Amino acid sequence: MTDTASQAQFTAKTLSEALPYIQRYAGQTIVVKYGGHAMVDPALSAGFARDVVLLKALGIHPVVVHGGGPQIGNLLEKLGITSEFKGGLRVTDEATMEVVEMVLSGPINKSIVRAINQAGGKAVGLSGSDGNLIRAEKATKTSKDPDSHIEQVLDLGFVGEPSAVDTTVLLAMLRADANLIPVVAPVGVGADGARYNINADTAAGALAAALGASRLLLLTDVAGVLDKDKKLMREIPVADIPGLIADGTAAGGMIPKLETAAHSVNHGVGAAVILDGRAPHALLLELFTEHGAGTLVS
Ligand SMILES: Nc1ncnc2c1ncn2[C@@H]1O[C@H](COP(=O)(O)OP(=O)(O)O)[C@@H](O)[C@H]1O
Ligand SMILES: CC(=O)N[C@@H](CCC(=O)OP(=O)(O)O)C(=O)O
Repeated sequence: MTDTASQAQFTAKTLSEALPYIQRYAGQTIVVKYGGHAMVDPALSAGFARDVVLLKALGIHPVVVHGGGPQIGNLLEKLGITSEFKGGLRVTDEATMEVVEMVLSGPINKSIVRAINQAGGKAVGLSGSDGNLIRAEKATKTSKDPDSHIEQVLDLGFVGEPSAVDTTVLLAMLRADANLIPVVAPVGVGADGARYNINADTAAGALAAALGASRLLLLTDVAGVLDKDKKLMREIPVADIPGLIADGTAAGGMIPKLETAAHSVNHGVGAAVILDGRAPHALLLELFTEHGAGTLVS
């Protein structure tokens, strides 16, 4: 066989092997969180957009929720606004909130929408404020003082936690006759109309639970959750998550990922996976092959 013929044979075999997975997910909703770190390489971003369009073409309903933490950080720095994180969440005052909404609902959201449309899909960008998609309330987080071990309440400003999700707008977009791909920026709206900065993983988990998604895929810039010896943890039972956070195995940005994975699985999502968005076609590998990459939370 020539190289070309064997390559074609391999492609056909791969497609054929994907059939049971395609059948399993057809008609299901998959929420994909696209992290700010995972979107820095233009070739990877184009590949991601193509993969999302492929899912849609196979009769699966992808809903993209994006982050943009590094991009928000860059603009804040240019503007001379200092920013700090507590427990993986950005402390958000009014000036920071202005930049967060500008970056997330502006260039980031639109560049993902354009990339998906460029790949032949029909993406529509919206934020958690549109159609009251994500109602939020001020986040109430606590942390333990490392010296005194006393639990302290953190004031994170306009950081929000989802309090209710109204899926009307998403369900309208996912109807077969609309065939749209929603791309959601994680800015929620409070009961008083105030806007809230929601961690994108948390927003994705809330949408996955409200939509009864079969998978929540969190694409990030590490292979998955690493243990104390920096080895990839292939599977984590939900019950182990509080311990991993408490003993410091999971820190920073990994905390909201694991918390949202636990929340979504406890609220009916089939499984959550934290996986490496830097790997080409991470989505396809996870969904359509036996060798799911990353860390499975179930
Ligand atoms: N146990 C862990 N395993 C893997 N990454 C971890 C762990 N604990 C903390 N992290 C950090 O979490 C980061 C991923 O979160 P984050 O920076 O918020 O990514 P994203 O922008 O994709 O949401 C990793 O790059 C790593 O620095
Ligand atoms: C409250 C909070 O921390 N909000 C995040 C929202 C963006 C985000 O989550 O982006 P990544 O997924 O790329 O980290 C922030 O301000 O950075």
